[in-house]
Amino acid sequence: MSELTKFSDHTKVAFLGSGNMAGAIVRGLIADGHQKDCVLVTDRSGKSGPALAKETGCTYVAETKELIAQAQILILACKPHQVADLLAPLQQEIKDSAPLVVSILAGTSCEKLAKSLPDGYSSLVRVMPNVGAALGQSTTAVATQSATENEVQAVADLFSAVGSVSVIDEGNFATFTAMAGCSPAWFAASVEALARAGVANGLSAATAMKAAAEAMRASADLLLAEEDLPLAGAEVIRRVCSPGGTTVAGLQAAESAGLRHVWAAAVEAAIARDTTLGAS
Ligand SMILES: NC(=O)C1=CN([C@@H]2O[C@H](COP(=O)(O)OP(=O)(O)OC[C@H]3O[C@@H](n4cnc5c(N)ncnc54)[C@H](OP(=O)(O)O)[C@@H]3O)[C@@H](O)[C@H]2O)C=CC1
Ligand SMILES: O=C(O)[C@@H]1CCC=N1
Repeated sequence: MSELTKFSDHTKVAFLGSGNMAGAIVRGLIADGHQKDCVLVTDRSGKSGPALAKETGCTYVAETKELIAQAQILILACKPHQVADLLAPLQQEIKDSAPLVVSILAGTSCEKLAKSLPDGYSSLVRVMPNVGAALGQSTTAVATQSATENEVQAVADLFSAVGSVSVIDEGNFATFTAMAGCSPAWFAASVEALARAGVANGLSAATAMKAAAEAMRASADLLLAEEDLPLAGAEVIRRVCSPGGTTVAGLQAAESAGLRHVWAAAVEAAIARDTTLGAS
């Protein structure tokens, strides 16, 4: 078991990986006031880690074994297919340092991750954050099979520094991944498509993108301001759709063109891919 009982802005958080998602969490943590010298990163190429350290003031540690020796929380932030090879030569260091291990890997269950850790290693928590972490706006899910309540609380506190946190059943991770981990890219694609339609109808590309992205942000804020969240969508739609007006005409056209089907298909494909990643 790790010796960490409480998360603070002095907790040594070490990232195995300095890519897109590690970078987003590092930026968010440091913006939230985490001590820069307590945020450690490593990489494979010797490029992304130093670049992240230069940008944020976190510490780059070239030697993975040295990184683990310093870690109180060790965040696995490589690609799912890389983790077994990455951890295989590090078993003794993990036993000696006994960090609280946190995985952000898609599709990779606690049961599977445990096979890449020393026998009986229980301090393991699985999370699914999103790139909003860079702005303190991640929506993060947390699950464990073996960690203590204090360990789960420490991980929840860490990710609360970069957004909101829900503790969920691990069985729901694939669906949560689609909803919050993948969806920033899907929303970006949707805004891009909306803006392109604006350009097709005469707006400049910059005006169209600004209008579409700002409208998306306002819509999200309005949805989240509703007390009854399950009915929030219907309420915002009601307020915008003037009877016989332009919005309802557009909405009906979008629904006839498969709006609901598009989102259902995206979620189902992401869940199917999550299952494949977990099996490989
Ligand atoms: N991108 C996202 O929005 C989200 C991603 N995730 C999960 O986060 C994880 C990382 O994704 P993402 O950040 O996009 O991927 P990236 O490819 O951007 O980052 C992967 C990082 O792992 C590093 N790495 C790979 N092998 C090693 C090694 N042997 N030793 C040290 N570092 C290594 C890479 O180093 P180098 O830079 O040198 O190549 C790179 O920095 C994935 O498992 C993904 O499922 C979860 C939620 C959202
Ligand atoms: O695309 C992926 O697999 C990762 C997980 C969620 C977002 N990016």
